[in-house]
Amino acid sequence: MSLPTSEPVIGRPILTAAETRAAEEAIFAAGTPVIDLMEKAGAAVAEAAWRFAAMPPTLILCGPGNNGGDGYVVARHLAERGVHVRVATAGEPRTEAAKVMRARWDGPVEPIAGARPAPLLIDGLFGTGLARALDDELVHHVARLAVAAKLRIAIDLPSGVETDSGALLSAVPHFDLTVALGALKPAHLLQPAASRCGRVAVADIGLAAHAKAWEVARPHLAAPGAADHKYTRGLVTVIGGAMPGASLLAAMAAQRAGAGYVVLTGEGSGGPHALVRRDEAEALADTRTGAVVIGPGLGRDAGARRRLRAALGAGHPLVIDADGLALLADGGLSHLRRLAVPAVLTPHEGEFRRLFGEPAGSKIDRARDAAARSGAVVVLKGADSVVAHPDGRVAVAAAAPAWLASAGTGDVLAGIMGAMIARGLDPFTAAQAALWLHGDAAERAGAGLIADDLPAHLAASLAVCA
Ligand SMILES: NC(=O)C1=CN([C@@H]2O[C@H](COP(=O)(O)OP(=O)(O)OC[C@H]3O[C@@H](n4cnc5c(N)ncnc54)[C@H](O)[C@@H]3O)[C@@H](O)[C@H]2O)[C@@H](O)CC1
Ligand SMILES: Nc1ncnc2c1ncn2[C@@H]1O[C@H](COP(=O)(O)OP(=O)(O)O)[C@@H](O)[C@H]1O
Ligand SMILES: [K+]
Repeated sequence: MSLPTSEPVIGRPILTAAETRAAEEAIFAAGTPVIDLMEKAGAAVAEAAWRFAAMPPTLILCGPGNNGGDGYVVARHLAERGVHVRVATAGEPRTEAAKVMRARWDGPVEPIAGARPAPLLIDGLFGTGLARALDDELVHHVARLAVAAKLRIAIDLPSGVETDSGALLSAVPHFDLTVALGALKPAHLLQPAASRCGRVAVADIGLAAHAKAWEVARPHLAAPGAADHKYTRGLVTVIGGAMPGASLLAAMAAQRAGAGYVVLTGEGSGGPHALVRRDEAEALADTRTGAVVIGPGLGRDAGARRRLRAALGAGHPLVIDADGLALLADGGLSHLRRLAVPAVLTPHEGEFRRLFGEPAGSKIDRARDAAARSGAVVVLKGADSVVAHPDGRVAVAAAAPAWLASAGTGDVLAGIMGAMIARGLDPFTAAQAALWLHGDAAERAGAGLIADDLPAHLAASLAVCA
């Protein structure tokens, strides 16, 4: 029993540096010369800059590789449109394509050390080829020119960010716009790099993306129809425990996220009259249950352990959060692998480390590794949230408002996720839909939000998904 749902919405693809290179190589192998692709990239960046800024006098920083090559193309296109453009370099071009583009630029070129700032700064120093931190002197000049500019635009990536991890290899200023070439890269979504990118526009340069990661997109969630009744909309059971407020938050979020019937177990009281209070054993035995949410406010005592065991054995899809994760960390992972029903784990960084240690690699790599090891969908939360499926697929949510860094917002997320599973979405899609709704509700709740505010905003968030 579930709501009719359309196909999952797939967001924009995310390519690593190596995957981007492979996609470019495929274009070259099909007969397109490197300089043609670079012309396309530079033209796309110039167009994006033109639309974004009123095109005041512009300084373009050009590095030694193809990112710098793009910079020379942008310079030529903007100058042709009448913009006052100067180019400042950190070294002569080293790639063949960049040399060609340097030769095609007949405007002024100066060393970055002596360059005067301009109202618009365009960064074409390094992109996906960045191999190490920028030299201190270069960092100093980039910062000096960025501070003095009114607007800052990065070509492909802000120079200094590591493409695949989103780490800052050296200090990176805050940009207003980043024009991603061909596809998003992990650094456009992963922190701290994402916070340096500003708005991110993807320029289509004809790359065929064979992605294994995508951006979380607005889900399609059909509104209930005449044939629906409360159980087709989904029955969610939230298991209560030591801190009834947390499980109540999760339950109210599940209600407001569209579940037709929400059951809350445990000792607490209060909450909407529409919330059904039930004995735990009776609730877990209900075959109409579409999802069980366990962990928010569960506690970690013997009673909590017993409840987790009961939930794991009940045969319903699970969302395991908070204390539920803490209890799983004590040897529970192997049990999880034997489950016949799907499970979603929603750890923040601390809970993740207790469960999975510190796998190597980016946040995407770590979430992917954890999903493969646990056999569960893993939602590694934070200012950037990554959803990983055991089969290797990954989705990354665009930054949500940092006001979400507040107690109880994770409980709300778990409740929304329960509602998405109960309405019939597969857990990987459900987790993405929940992240999107949570972030959107937070946008609507605005500054100073508390977790209790979020459920009320879900109505408006759901309305734009119908
Ligand atoms: N490959 C292609 O055909 C295309 C590439 N494009 C652009 O090319 C970029 C990638 O180009 P590249 O692979 O040439 O790499 P980059 O231009 O990002 O930089 C690589 C160059 O900088 C050097 N380098 C790396 N880190 C450094 C550091 N910290 N300090 C000093 N030097 C450093 C490297 O040795 C190399 O010479 C993309 O981000 C994109 O902007 C676009 O033009 C589209 C076409
Ligand atoms: N700086 C931030 N920016 C955006 N979202 C954040 C930030 N910090 C935390 N969040 C989000 O807020 C929620 C916090 O969940 P969690 O850490 O489990 O808190 P709690 O257990 O108190 O509910 C998660 O969805 C997380 O992704
Ligand atoms: K750049």
